[in-house]
Amino acid sequence: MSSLKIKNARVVLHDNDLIQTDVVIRDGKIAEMAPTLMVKTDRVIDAKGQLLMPGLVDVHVHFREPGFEYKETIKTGSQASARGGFTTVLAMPNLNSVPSTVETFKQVQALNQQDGVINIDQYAAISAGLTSEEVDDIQALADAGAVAFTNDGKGVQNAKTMRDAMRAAASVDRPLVAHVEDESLIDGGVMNLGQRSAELELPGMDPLGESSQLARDLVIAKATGVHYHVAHLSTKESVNLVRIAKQNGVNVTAEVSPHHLLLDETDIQGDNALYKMNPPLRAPQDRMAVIGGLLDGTIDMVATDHAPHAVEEKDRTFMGAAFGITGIETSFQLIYTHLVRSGVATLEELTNWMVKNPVADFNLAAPTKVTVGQTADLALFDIDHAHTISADEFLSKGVNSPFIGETIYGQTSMTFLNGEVVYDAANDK
Ligand SMILES: NC(=O)N[C@@H](CC(=O)O)C(=O)O
Ligand SMILES: [Zn+2]
Ligand SMILES: [Zn+2]
Repeated sequence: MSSLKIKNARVVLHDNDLIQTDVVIRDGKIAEMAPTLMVKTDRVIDAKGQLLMPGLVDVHVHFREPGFEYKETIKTGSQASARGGFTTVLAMPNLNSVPSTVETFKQVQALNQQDGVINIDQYAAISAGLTSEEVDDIQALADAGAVAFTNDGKGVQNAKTMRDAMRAAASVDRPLVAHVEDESLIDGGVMNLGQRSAELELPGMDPLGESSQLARDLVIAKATGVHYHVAHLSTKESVNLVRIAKQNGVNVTAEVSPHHLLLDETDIQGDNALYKMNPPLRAPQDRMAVIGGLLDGTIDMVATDHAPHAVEEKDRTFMGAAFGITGIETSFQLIYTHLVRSGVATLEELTNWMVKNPVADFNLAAPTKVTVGQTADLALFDIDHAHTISADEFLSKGVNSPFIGETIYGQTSMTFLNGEVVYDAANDK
């Protein structure tokens, strides 16, 4: 295997303290680190003081294959992830076919292996079609390699189904991930129910749809002992519930998306479906609560919920458009710019939210530090230069982002998987 030297990189020591270092990679692992390494390698990259991080980890992406290749493929989704600085992602099962059986699970797993330019771990569904009340063969799916179980895209409407799924997930020691949404409270809503939906005269989704089902799940999670993980948590009440549950010893973790941290319903200027996603952008007090929850550890990680759709599915009014926004190519940059550069949080905290906690909570093999001996899954970020996000720069097929036109810092310049370059901005012009 080849050797590589990354010169003049800066790595996070703690808080926002950085040290400058050279890094030598051999056989896919970090072999040496020191301020100046004179050793000869096959290739030398001058990082010019850019930030070198462990490759980012996202536990919530939609790659759409098999079934919806016109929205995204495993190839384009994983290339987009590499461009975002991600080297490990967990792919959602709202596919066609839904991976609910060992056979359908192994099909998508094989595609991930074959076409992914980064590590892709696959979720299996909780139940057939994401809607059946009958729980899948969780043991067999875990044996086949399912990292965790979820019906993301749909809430589990039936408490018995959730209880049985939690028992089964607990018995195989895998997380049960919940898209919490009580459909009886959604009422055809296309955005958050509140002042803005009234102003825009659009049907609203009651935020109680999220928190009430979450409250149910937390009670069942405690009884079953499962590791219960809340997907895209978005309301103030949900943050309060998770905070209390943690205090009460429930084995719960939670994620929040960049868009729920950085946008709220008042950002929806008009009937523009680039702001349409599920859960919807909530009220300003909800946004403040998820930021507070992330900072105090109630929320464990940032996950994009990268949900690409075709242009014709988003270039519509709220009523007719698909739910979901593309996110994997802007996640680090938005969090870095708005939470770290602005002084709200540190690079160490960002690393916890985007690498360390997802790896620990989902028991993943990915490296969490830039240190000797670790697998060289790495990303190099240009944190000193501003960049304006444009629709034509995405490697994802999904260009449906409300952040287009925003100026951010921290563009990825290179991403490495096992020491091999999987993204290079210099080739991406
Ligand atoms: N978040 C979304 O708005 N959409 C997701 C589904 C989901 O994450 O629930 C999708 O698959 O498009
Ligand atoms: Zn969801
Ligand atoms: Zn999702």
